[in-house]
Amino acid sequence: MPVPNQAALDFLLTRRSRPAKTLRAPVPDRATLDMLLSAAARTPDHGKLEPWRFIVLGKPALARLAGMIPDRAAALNIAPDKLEKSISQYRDADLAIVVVDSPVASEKVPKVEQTYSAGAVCLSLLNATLAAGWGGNWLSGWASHDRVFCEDGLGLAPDERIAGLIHIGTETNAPPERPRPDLAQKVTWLDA
Ligand SMILES: Cc1cc2nc3c(=O)[nH]c(=O)nc-3n(C[C@H](O)[C@H](O)[C@H](O)COP(=O)(O)O)c2cc1C
Repeated sequence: MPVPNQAALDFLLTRRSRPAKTLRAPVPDRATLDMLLSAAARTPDHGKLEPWRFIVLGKPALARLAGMIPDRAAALNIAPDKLEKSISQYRDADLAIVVVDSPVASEKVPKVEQTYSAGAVCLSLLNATLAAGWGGNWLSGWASHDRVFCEDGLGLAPDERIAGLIHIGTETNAPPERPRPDLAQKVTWLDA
């Protein structure tokens, strides 16, 4: 019989993100971040292409990015009621890690599989963050899909995309449980 890792299972069965707007300083130190990033990089990746990379955003970088948002919102006709929320995602954050979907030329591994791997990295980083006792939240937002924001603000190459921003900090209050999927609606058991 297999020997369960009960602590790991308990974590996976109860894990819950902490909304970014409820996260505060202090944030993990560099050694802790190295550990969280090591856990995130230990992610399935067809062909060992490593088709992703990280950009760690500290407070000054977050402030600079927040400063780009009003002009980009005007250029993209973003509704005014969405503006403050998108600015505060950066302005009020103390730490966020960008997981970049960074495709590698391959005859064997389709780009979509590389993107799945980048998504898996996002969840691994989030889970490592939560398992280490920090609050974490996987966010996107319209700016994360804006090429100007990505390339001028973050230095992404034209073929790179943001898979996710993982906001990390100290949680101030645990959110209520979120309704979880009804497995009866999600699982097909094929016996033949
Ligand atoms: C790719 C991706 C982007 C997301 N972007 C946002 C976002 O911009 N704003 C938001 O409120 N939630 C966003 N979410 C949802 C939250 O990260 C998360 O799924 C939700 O808070 C529940 O998380 P939990 O299952 O860890 O508790 C996003 C999720 C994914 C997978």
